[in-house]
Amino acid sequence: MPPQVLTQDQQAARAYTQFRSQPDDLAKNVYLTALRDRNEVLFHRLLGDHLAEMLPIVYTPTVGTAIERYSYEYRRPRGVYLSVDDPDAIESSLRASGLGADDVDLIVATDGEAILGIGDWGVGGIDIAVGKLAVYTAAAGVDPARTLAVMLDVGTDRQELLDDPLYLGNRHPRVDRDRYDAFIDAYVTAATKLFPDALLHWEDFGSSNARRILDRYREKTLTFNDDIQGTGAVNLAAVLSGVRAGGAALRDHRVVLLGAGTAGVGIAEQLRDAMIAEGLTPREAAGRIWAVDRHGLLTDGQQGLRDFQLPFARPRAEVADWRHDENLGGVPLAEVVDRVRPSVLIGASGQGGAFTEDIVRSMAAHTDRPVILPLSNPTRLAEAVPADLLAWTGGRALIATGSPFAPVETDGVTHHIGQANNALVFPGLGLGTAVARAERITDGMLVAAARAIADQTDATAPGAPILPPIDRLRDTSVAVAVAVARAAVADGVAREPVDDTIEERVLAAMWLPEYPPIEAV
Ligand SMILES: NC(=O)c1ccc[n+]([C@@H]2O[C@H](COP(=O)([O-])OP(=O)(O)OC[C@H]3O[C@@H](n4cnc5c(N)ncnc54)[C@H](O)[C@@H]3O)[C@@H](O)[C@H]2O)c1
Ligand SMILES: O=C(O)C[C@H](O)C(=O)O
Ligand SMILES: [Mg+2]
Repeated sequence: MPPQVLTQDQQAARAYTQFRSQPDDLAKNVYLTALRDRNEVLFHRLLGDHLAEMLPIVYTPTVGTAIERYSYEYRRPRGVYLSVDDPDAIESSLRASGLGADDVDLIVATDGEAILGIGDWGVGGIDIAVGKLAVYTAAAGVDPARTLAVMLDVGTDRQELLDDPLYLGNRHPRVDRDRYDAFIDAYVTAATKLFPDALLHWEDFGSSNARRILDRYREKTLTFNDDIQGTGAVNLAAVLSGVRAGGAALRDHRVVLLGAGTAGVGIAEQLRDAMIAEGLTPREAAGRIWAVDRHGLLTDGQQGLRDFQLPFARPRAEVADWRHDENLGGVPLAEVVDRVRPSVLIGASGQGGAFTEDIVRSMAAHTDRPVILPLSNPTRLAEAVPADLLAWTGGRALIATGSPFAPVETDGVTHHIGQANNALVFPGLGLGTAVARAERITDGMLVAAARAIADQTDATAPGAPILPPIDRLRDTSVAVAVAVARAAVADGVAREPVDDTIEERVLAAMWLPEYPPIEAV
């Protein structure tokens, strides 16, 4: 070893310079990954100090590129790789982490089928689990030593990966449903047996699997689907904050949603439930939401509707004289917007540019402060970019996006763009759940998270974002954790009492990136 010992401050300054000297975002991601492998404390110190700059590197959008390049940029594994071809090894692989029953608070698992909006990337999907864990720690101080990333490798349907000699995952197509379900069940059984207090977080599963898994386990285990529930909650927060700035109650809004998949229907459900809480009947509340998918507006009797979409299918009679597009097989988004005159427009379709100028201008002609949320990730898949939305609406749009966007200047006002990313939800949700030792994640906990986030902003000032900024992510996560812990008690799922000291307890539970004292022996 060289003789000088530097302080953590000095090490962080050096690492930051090295980070800045990397030629592009992927190289920065590779640099930070290597730093994390070498010195996890320093990695988190750096990430915490430069959150707004580095989150887009370790997380969305660059994590998408890292996943696509996984088998090329691979240096060493991180996480636990479970194979559908070797289910007997599930338990021993989880045990190989060296962690005992009381040592794990959180496991983030993916099967890599629906990564962000970029689809099936097989084993490379592990990087989204690893990225989410970085956010849990950076945002909410979840102790990284008490977490696991898990890759559930069930094969891939991406031929390019199957043909690639460097591909590191199972080299066969995704397995059929029976084998898949048995494998998932074996994972849940082993994980809950070995780590009974861990929250099982599911990330980026294909839409039908995401739903089935959540429905199967949510009443039995401590479990959470980020794309359905986390996304639903952050969008509820964005809509609550946006409609508050616009002045009308949520129940009086009309919502059009493009992309009725995992995220889209998760959002629709939470908006519907929030409208019910404001006094609408379930039917009235669902009646305020128009969901458009790849074959146009969801309508009764449409071919190929998926179970979870059914509650949002519109009556056929309503659209009898609306323009149908034969090629599409239904009523297109533009027609829906013209007819419905929505005040809220949400995109979770993975279709970059789908909110065209005509569509946005049509919406903006009928509403004072249109709330527009192009949520799709990564950046190139956003349904519209903030600069265009502000130009097309004369600066009136209240916007939040899934990927980060720089502020936009229009007519002398600087518009800060909130990031409607579930990163505002899951870290605080995980922390609050651990502090309250909640046995389940309830709908009440998700609504509490959404309200806590909405309360962190005041979007009435010109140019103010409708969601709290990323550089305040830690404060936001504390507020979410406190609200979630209280809701866990209210819903009867907390095993720890929660009283006035809850905020102190949440703060005290947060891990900090400090070197432990080392004594010579
Ligand atoms: N901001 C966030 O926090 C957040 C969270 C989750 C997902 N997302 C993003 O949302 C997008 C969708 O993710 P998902 O997990 O719901 O995927 P998904 O595959 O479950 O859903 C996408 C849906 O869009 C539909 N679709 C495809 N082409 C379409 C078209 N041309 N017009 C209308 N609908 C179309 C599909 O049929 C599907 O139902 C992704 O880009 C993802 O990154 C963002
Ligand atoms: O990962 C993200 O950035 C958000 C979300 O979970 C997604 O799948 O896009
Ligand atoms: Mg996701």
